[in-house]
Amino acid sequence: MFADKYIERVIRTRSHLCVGLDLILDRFPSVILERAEKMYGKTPKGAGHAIFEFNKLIIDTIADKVPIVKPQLAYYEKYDHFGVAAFWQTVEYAQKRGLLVIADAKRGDIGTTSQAYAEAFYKSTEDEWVSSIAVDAVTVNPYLGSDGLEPFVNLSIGNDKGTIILVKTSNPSSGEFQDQITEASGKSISESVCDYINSRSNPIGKYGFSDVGAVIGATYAKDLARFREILPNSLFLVPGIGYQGGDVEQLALAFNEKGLGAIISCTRAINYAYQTVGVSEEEVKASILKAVDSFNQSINSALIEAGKFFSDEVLM
Ligand SMILES: O=c1ccn([C@@H]2O[C@H](COP(=O)(O)O)[C@@H](O)[C@H]2O)c(=O)[nH]1
Repeated sequence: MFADKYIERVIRTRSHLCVGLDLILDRFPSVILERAEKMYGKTPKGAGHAIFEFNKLIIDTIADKVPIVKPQLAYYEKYDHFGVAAFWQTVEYAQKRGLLVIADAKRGDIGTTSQAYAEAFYKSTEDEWVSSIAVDAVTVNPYLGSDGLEPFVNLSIGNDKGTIILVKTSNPSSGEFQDQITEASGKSISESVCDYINSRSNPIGKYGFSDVGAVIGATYAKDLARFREILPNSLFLVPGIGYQGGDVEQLALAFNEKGLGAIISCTRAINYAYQTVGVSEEEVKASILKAVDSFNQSINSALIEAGKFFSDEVLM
């Protein structure tokens, strides 16, 4: 199961941190950009090359320090097929280095199209024309309802894949729709999505989590606690620390009593933890490593403070 594989890597690395891979070329180390420009000019092909080079540098730096990475598709799709190729090269490279990969794609459509999306990411398909490179989990938008979600959930369950559904996102206006209470159910839209997640949270793995997870933003600390109660068997993907200002000290609320169950995502504060111009690749690596060590330490301290740091008993 995806959930078990994730927790096993958490136990091995002593880390709950997910490093996002959002590629903003303007903020790349100049040394990487200059090399790509020399080879291909300022073209989408050059961008694709620079993206994969930078991702390799990040992945090599953090591979033993965190369980999982999360490339966000938009930053790759921006550079045509060169960017998409860089995305899949990154997936393969990260997995070779022992990391799990979440595609932050926020997909979701009518059933037939969702089926194609799910096959594109999980590759669990009869179609002989597709490659075998697959991600470990995908983020999915529930706005179209259960027939848009089912293809993902059906293909993930039993295939070691995770489907991570948007419940309460980290952005400032997330409440405009997600917090609306509907008269028919007396529940918020987010809570209705939770009902769906609970209805599909089977089987449950050896650490108590299913392969259907939820996105809950770190910027809404009270909601972390509330949704942890509503969704006891779901892994939470928790974005919003770092640049979005989510409070690291409150993160323990996203975990269960054993100190497990949350994938704490941080992107720009790690990807761009250095001066862009005039630094060597070694200096870039050192800054990224320092940021990762610091986030790992503060997340673990928050868990220890809350009496939730997992003990080796969870291995049994
Ligand atoms: O609720 C959500 C869902 C997804 N995201 C994505 O996570 C990263 C956040 O980047 P930071 O630099 O750590 O702020 C980005 O890819 C978002 O698209 C989110 O922020 N909130």
